[in-house]
Amino acid sequence: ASAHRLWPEIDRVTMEQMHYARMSVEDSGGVWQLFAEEGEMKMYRREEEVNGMVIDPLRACHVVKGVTGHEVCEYFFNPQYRLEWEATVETTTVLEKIADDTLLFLQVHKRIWPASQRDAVFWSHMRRVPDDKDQDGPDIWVVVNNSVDIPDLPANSGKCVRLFLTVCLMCQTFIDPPTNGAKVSRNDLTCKITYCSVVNPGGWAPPSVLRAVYKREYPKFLKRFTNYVIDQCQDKPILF
Ligand SMILES: CCCc1ccc(-c2ccc(S(=O)(=O)CCO)cc2)cc1[C@H]1C[C@H]1c1ccccn1
Repeated sequence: ASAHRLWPEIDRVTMEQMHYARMSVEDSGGVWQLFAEEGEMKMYRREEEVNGMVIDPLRACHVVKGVTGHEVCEYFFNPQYRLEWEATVETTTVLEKIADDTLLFLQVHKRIWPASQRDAVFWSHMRRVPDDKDQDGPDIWVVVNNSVDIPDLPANSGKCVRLFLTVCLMCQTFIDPPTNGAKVSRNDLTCKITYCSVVNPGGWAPPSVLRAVYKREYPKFLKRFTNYVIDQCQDKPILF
């Protein structure tokens, strides 16, 4: 993979996004506006527009019992599960396998009225990162999705408006070992998830419309995804 033309960008953006996700976990104060809260899931956004287009950075923090960060990232990254948890995706295609842990996707989203239909072309990279702050602490798993321009698939050439996204799913696993020396079971696992996204919708849409779509869709999306992972993992051996 390291020989691939995109590798320098993939490596740089992945590390940048990981630090951004970790930093945003710490700055609980500041400019983030809590816009959705359901149980352990808290969703924040910053209202930002570029040329009148909404590109509100989003950050979600969630705590999920019974799964590891490796499992959460695997179900998020692996295309074979995508359509089972992504309710707003019409088709997802792997355009290129850059490496075992790095794929290039074309994704067509369902039209969300009244916005026009969108598609996205992005690389997706999954990586285990040792927690440099706490050597013997739990590992961190990340998946980063980042849009790329590819000449073969020019933006806005077909029916869809091309959206541009940078997404980071960062997971930290905490294991509470049973005191009686029994082996670790799923209820000893806690996974702390930080999901960050910045999406440029590509074509103009009324800010109020986009913000309403995000407000409705993002909480649904993260809840549906995490419930799917819990459901898929519960009777399977733990993937640490
Ligand atoms: C007008 C365009 C709005 C819009 C922008 C962005 C996205 C979107 C794309 C990718 C990812 S992901 O995390 O990389 C998972 C891989 O699929 C999440 C969100 C979806 C919509 C549309 C479909 C709506 C939506 C918004 C938020 C969450 C889920 N779906």
